[in-house]
Amino acid sequence: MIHARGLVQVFTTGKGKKKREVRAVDGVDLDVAEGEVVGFLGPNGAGKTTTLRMLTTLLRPTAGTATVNGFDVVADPVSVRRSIGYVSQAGGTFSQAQAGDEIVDHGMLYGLSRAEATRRGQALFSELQLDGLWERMPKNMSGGQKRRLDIVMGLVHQPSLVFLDEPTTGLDPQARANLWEHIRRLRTERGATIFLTTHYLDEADELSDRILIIDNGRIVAADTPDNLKAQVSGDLVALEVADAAAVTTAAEKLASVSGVNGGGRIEVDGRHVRGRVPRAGRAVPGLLRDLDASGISLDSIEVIRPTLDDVFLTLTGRSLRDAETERDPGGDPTEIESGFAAPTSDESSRRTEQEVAR
Ligand SMILES: Nc1ncnc2c1ncn2[C@@H]1O[C@H](COP(=O)(O)OP(=O)(O)OP(=O)(O)O)[C@@H](O)[C@H]1O
Repeated sequence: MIHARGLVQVFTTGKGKKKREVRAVDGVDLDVAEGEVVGFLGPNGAGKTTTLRMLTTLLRPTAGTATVNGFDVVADPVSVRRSIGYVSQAGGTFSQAQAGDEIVDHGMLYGLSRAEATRRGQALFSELQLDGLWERMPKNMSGGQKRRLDIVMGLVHQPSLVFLDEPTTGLDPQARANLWEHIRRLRTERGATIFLTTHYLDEADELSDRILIIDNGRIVAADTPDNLKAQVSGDLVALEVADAAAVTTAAEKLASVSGVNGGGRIEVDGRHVRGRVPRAGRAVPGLLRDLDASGISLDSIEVIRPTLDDVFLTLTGRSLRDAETERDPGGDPTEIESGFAAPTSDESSRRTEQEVAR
């Protein structure tokens, strides 16, 4: 479905002496198989959107190659665009028409009959809880409603491959849960392939069969959420020791089960003792017996499974949340784009898409 090798995107920012290059994407290889839901995860500015824009042909790669649905993104961008659905991060700019008419027009541009476009559009309105808004002008919708309208637009022509750029940003928890459900059904009921970017760890974890983690323009990990989490050295065991005098002994006992991978690194803070244990389910019963035999009582014990943030931390030495603030987007960016489709706004992306479809 998607195959990319050595994708690079270099932007220049600033002018004159302040001119500098940003390697937004720095040699990305990726493969997405038919029917997979792949989550593309990374901090702000990591290169997610830029990669997506190259794969959806809105940005010509500075170097590297990619095929999407078997079509080359540089040699055959028209076929790529006709074969995919794309919901951009910023969302679309709509005309003065009613929302339903926009959707029907969009479906017809992709070859649906008016009746079919209307039927599919109305079904999506209902699934994404836009009931009653078919005749409303998009400019009179709330931010969350507009976001969901963008998603209807990206899905109405039932593409077998859908690119979603941060689809749930700006949605309330209920709308987010509905969209997750919808994405799951796209895969299970229609066999659609979904490539979605997100910086929500729970979203990537919940939805994805496989996760690609990008940092500073490079893929630093690609695996199932479970395999990624298994790379983190163990579950976190947090003890609250009843008697402060027993903390040192409790820390030694936890260190003894934390194994080589855990490195025996135990943190002590007051009566709290924390350390990683390769398999808490196996280690904790023995640890509890040992503590009990030594007369050490606990006020509480907690076992915390690794999260994708721990994975990111293990791979890069930084927390995903800390990394969010690190990359300076740079002022007044100038795109270097050669040749084709160089939209600067999502209005022009949509226009380009529609022009192509015509
Ligand atoms: N048109 C542009 N001109 C110059 N620099 C750009 C341009 N677009 C993106 N960049 C820079 O490229 C890097 C990657 O940006 P990109 O938007 O791909 O990141 P992202 O992972 O999608 O981030 P976010 O989660 O914030 O959307 C950033 O440093 C960004 O400032």
